[in-house]
Amino acid sequence: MPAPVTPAPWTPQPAVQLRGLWLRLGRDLVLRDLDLDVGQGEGVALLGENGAGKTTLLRLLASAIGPTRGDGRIFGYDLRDRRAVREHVHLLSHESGLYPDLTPSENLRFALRMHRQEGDVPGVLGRLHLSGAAHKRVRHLSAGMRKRLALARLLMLRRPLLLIDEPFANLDAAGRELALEVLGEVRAAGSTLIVAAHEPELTARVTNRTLHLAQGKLSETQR
Ligand SMILES: Nc1ncnc2c1ncn2[C@@H]1O[C@H](COP(=O)(O)OP(=O)(O)OP(=O)(O)O)[C@@H](O)[C@H]1O
Repeated sequence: MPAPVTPAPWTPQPAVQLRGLWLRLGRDLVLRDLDLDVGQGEGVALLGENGAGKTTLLRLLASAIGPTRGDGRIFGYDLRDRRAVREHVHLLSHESGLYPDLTPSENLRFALRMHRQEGDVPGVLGRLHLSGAAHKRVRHLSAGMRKRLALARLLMLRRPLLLIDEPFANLDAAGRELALEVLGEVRAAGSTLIVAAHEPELTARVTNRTLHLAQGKLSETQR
């Protein structure tokens, strides 16, 4: 049985609720009047061309940037309440957020300490086929190995809302299968997933809804 999601804010609140949300970056209106409801435990594929605003929307849901106008809630917490939002959300981004001078083991142990959690670091590194690289500095890992380490951290921390930017980029065929396994497992354990990617056929395997972002507007394709 997969371990339960921690912490467990199992309230009736939706995981994500956006109402009339706008975001301006510089001169660009990147997100325009978005309304969105994502229920707890859902899996959402977020598709769109390069520059459509997928990464920006994920960063906004992680409270890394604030909306220009409108209302956004994560498990009922206002997006502007960064501390509360960050307790519930994990963002797997292009930048990965890993410490390049630490080893994979040190990165994972540090993440556990930051979240006041315990976890099986050698076990999760083994799952992601990183045992042989556990003592190298992250800066000396390949891009695909860094992506697998970011997935190991996501698997270990098990936040209730996972915002995942291009999980399949830089991964070989076996790595993609491993990423699908990790995403399927965290979703089965109760996490809500929003996955931005350019591989609709892969994201469909771990999600139940498809959203498209174009010209700053969201639309949903029925499956
Ligand atoms: N800090 C910023 N300041 C100004 N404009 C920005 C900033 N960050 C992103 N943008 C702009 O916002 C738009 C959306 O970018 P974003 O990275 O969210 O797209 P994306 O859908 O994730 O693209 P990709 O598929 O290429 O990763 C782009 O026009 C980009 O130039």
